[in-house]
Amino acid sequence: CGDHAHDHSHEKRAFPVTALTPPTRALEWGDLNIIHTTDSHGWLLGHQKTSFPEPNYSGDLGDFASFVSHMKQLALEKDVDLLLVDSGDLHDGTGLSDGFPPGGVDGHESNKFLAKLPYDLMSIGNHELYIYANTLDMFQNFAPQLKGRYLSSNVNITVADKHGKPQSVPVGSRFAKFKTRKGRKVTSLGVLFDFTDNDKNTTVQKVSDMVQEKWFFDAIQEEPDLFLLVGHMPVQRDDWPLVFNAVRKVHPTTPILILGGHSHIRDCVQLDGRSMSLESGRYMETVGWMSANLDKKGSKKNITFSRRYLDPNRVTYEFHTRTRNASFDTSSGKSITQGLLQLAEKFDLNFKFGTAPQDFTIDRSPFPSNSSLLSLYAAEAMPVALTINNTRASIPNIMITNSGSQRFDVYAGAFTKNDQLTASPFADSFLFIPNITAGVAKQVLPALNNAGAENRKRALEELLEGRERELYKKGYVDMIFRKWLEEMDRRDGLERRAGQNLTLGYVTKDSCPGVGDDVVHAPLPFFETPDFIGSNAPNVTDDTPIDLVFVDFIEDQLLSILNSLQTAKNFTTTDVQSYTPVLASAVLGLFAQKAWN
Ligand SMILES: O=c1ccn([C@@H]2O[C@H](COP(=O)(O)O)[C@@H](O)[C@H]2O)c(=O)[nH]1
Repeated sequence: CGDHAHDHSHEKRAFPVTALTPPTRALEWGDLNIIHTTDSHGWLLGHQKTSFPEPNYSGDLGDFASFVSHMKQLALEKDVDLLLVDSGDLHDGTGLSDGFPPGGVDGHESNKFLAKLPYDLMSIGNHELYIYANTLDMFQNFAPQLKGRYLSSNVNITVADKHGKPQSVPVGSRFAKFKTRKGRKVTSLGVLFDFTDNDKNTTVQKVSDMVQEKWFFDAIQEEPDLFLLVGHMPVQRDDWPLVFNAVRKVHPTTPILILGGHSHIRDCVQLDGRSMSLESGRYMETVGWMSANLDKKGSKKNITFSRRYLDPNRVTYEFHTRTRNASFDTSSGKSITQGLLQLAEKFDLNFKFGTAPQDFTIDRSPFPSNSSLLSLYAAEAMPVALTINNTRASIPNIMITNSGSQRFDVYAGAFTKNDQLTASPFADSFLFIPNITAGVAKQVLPALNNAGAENRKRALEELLEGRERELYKKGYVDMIFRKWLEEMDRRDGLERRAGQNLTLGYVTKDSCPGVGDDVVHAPLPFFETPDFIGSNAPNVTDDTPIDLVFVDFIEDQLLSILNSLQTAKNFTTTDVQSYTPVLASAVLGLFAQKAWN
């Protein structure tokens, strides 16, 4: 690496001293440019572990703010437009969003830092809707700070009106119309995919119904210079074409720029020659770049677009802003980093539960295996953590959860409150049904997985079919992310890892012309994992009554599988009881305290 790559330590916080590969190509600027984030899930202090690929993503939100500010200055010098856009899912993912003390609200504190950035548009994600209190916080406290630019075209919240009567209103704005610094007229929407697992008193309208609404029709009538469609919806194999076609019907040639999210991948597609759709990964592991050279109104020629997936770290940021370590930080950037570090301290995120003896990974280890986080969680951590101070501890059991409940790898070394919440952010409860005979209970996990596997075989082209379609609507996109990782490994993972002296990272092949990744990497090894994981079955006879324990997130599926496996009783939610007050997000910490000290 060049000199630049080594010049990235900063006194603001312990920073990985690993040498990072710098980009080699300048960004292609157009007359309209966009910096895009999505699915940040609370990763505002960046990725702090030293094993690759983590250092690629070590820039924190303060660094990002400095980057944006320098890029705005470059845009002024070039006399072009630069917009900052986010596609949602600000909650659930790290201690900064989820490590709040009792009585707090998820994301309330961390979102204050996002609001300090000059976002031109943000749209709502499904993780803003699992818990009503979070949606209410977005409605009351976050959206107003965006001054009409927090978009929720098809998402409402029910709140009391001034007479105390319930009324359903958009969480943010249905659409936004504004002019850029260069005077370009923009019409924007903020669309959420057809999500169905939202909490009571929040509403998600189907995209197909939204495009029939009068407000939608009215909003798109006037021709702007461009449509900027933001939304928490993957850019391929979802409903963007419904929105795109509805706009195209009225405006056959107006540029349409789409910024999507949700499936956590880097992706790009062009629905026609005057449009580009970009999706920019997850967890602040990617900052997306899109540029367009917009021509005259009425032109039918293809527009020249570019797109790039940046690794968010100071080496990348300094390369593209032509700054050095000494000139990079802005005062606002530094104060954002300081504020986040103070929040981490306030939430006690460095509290150490124990020392992880090795790395435990989700997709990089075979399942089951000693280095699989899924094996660790299901076979070791749940049985320990869920039976602490539990009167049912002596009754044999099988414990089941969804593998998607584990969201991030655990690395060797100190295992802190923040590590616990990054690995397992969901505050889901554990339920149980007593007196299920062991012979039946043992069949539940394989049956759940077979159902998943059968559908997986039908492949992604048929993703929106049948049972998989139902799961997708509840927010399950793990299979798309895993398929993406699998493909990059299968393509040339072995060769790239063996030969070319490349650091590990994402290797993207999308449907847009040219190379998208800003830095060339070797992909991570990938192993298949099941959709559902469970503890080892107890060593009892098949007629022994045992406790069937499961996480509440999978209750519907578990009940329907259980009812398909036996005919003695039709189990419903009334047969289900609370197993323990221990939440899914606390399991690894409790286990670490016992096993890793
Ligand atoms: O309570 C919950 C909520 C979600 N999950 C998992 O999250 C994904 C959906 O999250 P995206 O970030 O939108 O992909 C879903 O597939 C579940 O795996 C959960 O386990 N518990």
